[in-house]
Amino acid sequence: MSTDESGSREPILQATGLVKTYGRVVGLDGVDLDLYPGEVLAVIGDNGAGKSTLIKCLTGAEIPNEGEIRLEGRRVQFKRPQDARALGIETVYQTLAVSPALDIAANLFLGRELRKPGPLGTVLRAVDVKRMRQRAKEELAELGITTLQDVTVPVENLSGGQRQAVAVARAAAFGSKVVVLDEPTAALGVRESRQVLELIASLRDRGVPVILISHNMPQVFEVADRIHIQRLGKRAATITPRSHSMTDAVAIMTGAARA
Ligand SMILES: Nc1ncnc2c1ncn2[C@@H]1O[C@H](COP(=O)(O)OP(=O)(O)OP(=O)(O)O)[C@@H](O)[C@H]1O
Repeated sequence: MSTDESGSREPILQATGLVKTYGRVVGLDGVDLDLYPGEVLAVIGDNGAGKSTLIKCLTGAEIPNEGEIRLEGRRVQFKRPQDARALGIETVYQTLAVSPALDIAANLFLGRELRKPGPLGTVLRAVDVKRMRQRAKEELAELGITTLQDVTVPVENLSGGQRQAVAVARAAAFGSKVVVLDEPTAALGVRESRQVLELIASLRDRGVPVILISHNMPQVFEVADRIHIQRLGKRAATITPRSHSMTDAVAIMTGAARA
């Protein structure tokens, strides 16, 4: 892999020798991955190369049979997605996890609602809608998201791109350390895809490292700082849009060339 781009910095997230098998099928065959602070790392590869399995292992949705994962240098072992989320690894899956009937603010706080201070000893406290809306506005401004002005709008009234922005904002807000995006533009049109790409760049500029799984080569080459190429359950290479062309990337993906 190219270490020149990242200098001597430590990876924020590092996987070494991950193996994941499903019965006799080998999903991951000893894969390594490094994500450095402040970068967009794209993960590309042919169908069945192990992209989803790799992401699932990094985000607690699958448990690898072998290998180790380090977050900020410390070894972590995720048994479920909540474990990864608790440590600041947030994932936006292809199937959008937004609640259409709820407004933008409620979606941003889904599962971590702010509550009003109740009387002493009270367990069930009312959701603090006002404070959540205020915080939601602040978080969106912090993330540079200008397309979601009114946080009281139900998500079902938004365009596909805006919905994706809500899902990405939810993952990126509240101090998350790593954001993982699985094909975030797959269901979007050209203009909406552009908004999401700008949002990814804006996350990076605000210091949130992003792992982007995508089949869309032009988008990958536009937004990624480095590109992890997955092939047959392993990392075939890590390249950059400056060091390699899209044709080179496809050749490495298919095994026609080496990095
Ligand atoms: N739950 C599962 N049960 C059995 N085999 C699986 C399972 N999940 C993945 N695999 C196998 O593991 C390998 C890697 O699959 P994976 O979905 O990670 O690839 P991918 O690169 O994400 O592919 P795609 O681009 O098609 O989504 C494939 O051979 C796949 O059939």
